[in-house]
Amino acid sequence: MPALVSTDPRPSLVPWTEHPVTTESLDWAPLVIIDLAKFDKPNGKQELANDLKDAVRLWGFWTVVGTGIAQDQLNRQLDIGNTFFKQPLADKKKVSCNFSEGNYFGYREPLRFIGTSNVKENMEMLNLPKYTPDYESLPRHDLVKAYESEIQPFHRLVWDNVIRKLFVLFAIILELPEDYFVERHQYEKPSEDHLRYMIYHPRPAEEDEKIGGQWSAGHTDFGSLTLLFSQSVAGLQIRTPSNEWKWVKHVPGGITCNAADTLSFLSKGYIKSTVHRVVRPPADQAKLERLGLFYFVRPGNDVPMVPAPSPVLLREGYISEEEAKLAASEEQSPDVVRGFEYVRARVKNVHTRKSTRHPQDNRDAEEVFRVKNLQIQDYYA
Ligand SMILES: O=C(O)CCC(=O)C(=O)O
Ligand SMILES: [Fe+2]
Repeated sequence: MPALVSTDPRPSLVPWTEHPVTTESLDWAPLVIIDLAKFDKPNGKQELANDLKDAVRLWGFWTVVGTGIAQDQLNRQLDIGNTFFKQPLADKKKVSCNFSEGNYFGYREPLRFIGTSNVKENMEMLNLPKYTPDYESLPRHDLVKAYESEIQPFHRLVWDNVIRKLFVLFAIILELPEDYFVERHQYEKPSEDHLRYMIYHPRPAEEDEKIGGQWSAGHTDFGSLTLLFSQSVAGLQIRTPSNEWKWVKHVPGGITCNAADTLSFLSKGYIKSTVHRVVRPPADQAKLERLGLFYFVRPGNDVPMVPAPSPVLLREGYISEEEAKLAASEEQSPDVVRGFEYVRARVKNVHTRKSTRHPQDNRDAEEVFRVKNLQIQDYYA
């Protein structure tokens, strides 16, 4: 007789159902599509590097397809994320981000108000560190432990199938040894990398009006690279090279990728850390929950934030011969800023603010964030 009751001892998952795409024609960003299925074909890497070159230098955003990550695997991750957020707050808070240390691992509760308004943040997230011996002793939620046999291989698969390949392409673009960036972002070595489940809860229109429809203020990401598994609810916008906001379009099965601050440091700004934000979705999607799955790639904890000795950077004037020599000597210096120091300082700076920025609050538009010699424009206005 077939069993009527599931014998799976794990808590059952609340399935996530993908919403239909918007029927509105929005001003979409023309993002290049990189088909990673070509990567291992003869001359494939070179062709892809060529296709990616302008995207990394000018746009900082692109989409990858052909990742070899099956839709079923992705759906399971979305189901796990959906189930996690539906748990009681007390359970979610059992492992929380410790922002006083710039530690982003764990659950982040939406607590802050937008500017001086009475409107609160509308997103929650859960960040899971890598499954390597360095993070074995960190606390994890019961649900995450229960589904570890699926989360762990997925975490690693994203790195192997997508991240490693993108780092090879960046090295080819910059005429560096192919493993230059891979070495600085290895899965096995300690870093602040995390897989993220994130959900935005829709706001009533009158609340959104008070805060200019902003769901996440304009910002650059803190690490090296961000992967966003493409989702059907529009909301993400990027600032184009001509400083216009354009929407990111859903590419089923694709991953929207963007370069972030530390990769920009390692390339002296050649690879662009692009400003982006999240806004209230178009009318036909504005009442939907928006669940996202991400992988945030951070530099290795010990990786010095110095420009790569790239012939392209020298030729195109991003670095001088002297700077290249200085960078080589700084690599070993105890004073040089390394991956962990930068990322922790940035997380702490952003997430210990009492409120998030209001879009009309231009007060701090020119503010910069600094760690020793490194600085980036803080675009939270
Ligand atoms: O939700 C999104 O589409 C983007 C979120 C984002 O930019 C971030 O979490 O850094
Ligand atoms: Fe972001």
